[in-house]
Amino acid sequence: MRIAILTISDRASRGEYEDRGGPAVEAWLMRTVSTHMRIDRIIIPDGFETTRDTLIELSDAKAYDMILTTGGTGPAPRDLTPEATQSVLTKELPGFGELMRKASLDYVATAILSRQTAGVRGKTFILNLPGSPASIDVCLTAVFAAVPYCLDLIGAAFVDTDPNVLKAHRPGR
Ligand SMILES: Nc1ncnc2c1ncn2[C@@H]1O[C@H](COP(=O)(O)OP(=O)(O)OP(=O)(O)O)[C@@H](O)[C@H]1O
Ligand SMILES: Nc1nc2c(c(=O)[nH]1)N[C@H]1C(S)=C(S)[C@@H](COP(=O)(O)O)O[C@H]1N2
Repeated sequence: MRIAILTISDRASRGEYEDRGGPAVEAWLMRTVSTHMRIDRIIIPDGFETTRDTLIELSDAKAYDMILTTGGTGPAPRDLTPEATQSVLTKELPGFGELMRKASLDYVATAILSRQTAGVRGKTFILNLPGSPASIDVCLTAVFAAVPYCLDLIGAAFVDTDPNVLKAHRPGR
């Protein structure tokens, strides 16, 4: 199971602040996923073309099973992660964004400002998370039970979770 964590942030990429989103995603996965993972973390600035080209390279050339992005999902002019993600998806899975926003609304009214989405490009599953490091646990915990079965369906690597932390749902099992 190869996972790319892609931080999309002008300021983190310039070193104006230390990236806390990428490490938060990695820590969540380490706590939750019970099967072997190889995780790589990458930081890029905001921007449609950079994000699109990076997502295509990570999916097609590098064949990651899953890409988790953080940042660039809001309404500011440079927030273009959802557009770039949609432009590379072969299938969008809008339920992921809907459920992450719903779960986040229990914590912050501004959750509706995130346009985060998810979907599939070939055998790669791509999921957007907001930039706020505090959003990572909330969003991943809300949707991750459906991710292992989604990876089964698209022919990506097998992944399972520690049921004491979060039980993956595979229909019929
Ligand atoms: N990768 C990150 N690491 C640490 N803090 C972050 C990160 N991304 C966002 N934040 C925090 O969340 C706040 C809101 O994020 P904002 O929407 O302004 O950032 P962004 O558009 O994702 O990233 P940037 O503005 O750096 O391009 C930021 O002010 C910052 O405190
Ligand atoms: N769970 C959760 N979701 C959240 C937030 C948060 O703090 N927690 N921040 C919101 C805010 S303030 C914004 S602007 C949007 C988009 O953030 P991004 O542009 O950094 O991706 O995510 C929203 N979703």
